[in-house]
Amino acid sequence: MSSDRSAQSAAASSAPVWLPPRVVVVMGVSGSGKTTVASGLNNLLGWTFQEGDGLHPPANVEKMAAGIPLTDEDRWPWLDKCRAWLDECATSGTGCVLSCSALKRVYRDRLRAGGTDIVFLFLKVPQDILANRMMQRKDHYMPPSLLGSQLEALELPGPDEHAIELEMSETPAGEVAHALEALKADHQKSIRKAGF
Ligand SMILES: Nc1ncnc2c1ncn2[C@@H]1O[C@H](COP(=O)(O)OP(=O)(O)O)[C@@H](O)[C@H]1O
Ligand SMILES: O=C(O)[C@H](O)[C@@H](O)[C@H](O)[C@H](O)COP(=O)(O)O
Repeated sequence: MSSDRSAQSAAASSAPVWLPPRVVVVMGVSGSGKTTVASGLNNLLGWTFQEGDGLHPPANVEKMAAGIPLTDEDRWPWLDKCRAWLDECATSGTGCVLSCSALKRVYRDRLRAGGTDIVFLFLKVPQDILANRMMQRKDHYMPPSLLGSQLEALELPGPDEHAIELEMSETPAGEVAHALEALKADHQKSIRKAGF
């Protein structure tokens, strides 16, 4: 069985899973599958889920809906809200997962500014697939015309960031299973690093 197939059947079982609580951000451009993966992890792990889009001020949503890319200035207040949510989860010890584009390094630094150890799950998807997904998605304010600016803004996470690039799957369930496997592997790595 391919790793993708076995991952899919793992997710298909949808049995609740236990992992030590972590603060997770699912990142990537529009259409990369952030909401799919973050809500899927929420279903499997029971961790608190926040849709990053839900924290955008209405003016940002109106701008994107009008086909105008956001600027850094537009994004700072939104990122601060995201950070406050992440820090609150870290303080309460709740496992949590936020879907948030976090396109640039400075944006991720802003999310980390409160000192919370955030695991970023990065969804890297080829442009043609992204364009197709955005065109198929009818009930969303984000127009496919903004894909180019999203990809231009994207800065790949560096090796010094706590970021994991997920293996792409052809199905949403497969993608969620890859995310779960990545978090499990990250946990094992942290145990080894701590010398246990
Ligand atoms: N691995 C996948 N395979 C096929 N379709 C997917 C996959 N992940 C997400 N999708 C679909 O692509 C679209 C965009 O996904 P979504 O989770 O809304 O992305 P984002 O939150 O990053 O904009 C949705 O219609 C979703 O069902
Ligand atoms: O930083 C940004 O420009 C936005 O956060 C953007 O990346 C995000 O993708 C939109 O809010 C659309 O929402 P979806 O990501 O759900 O398509």
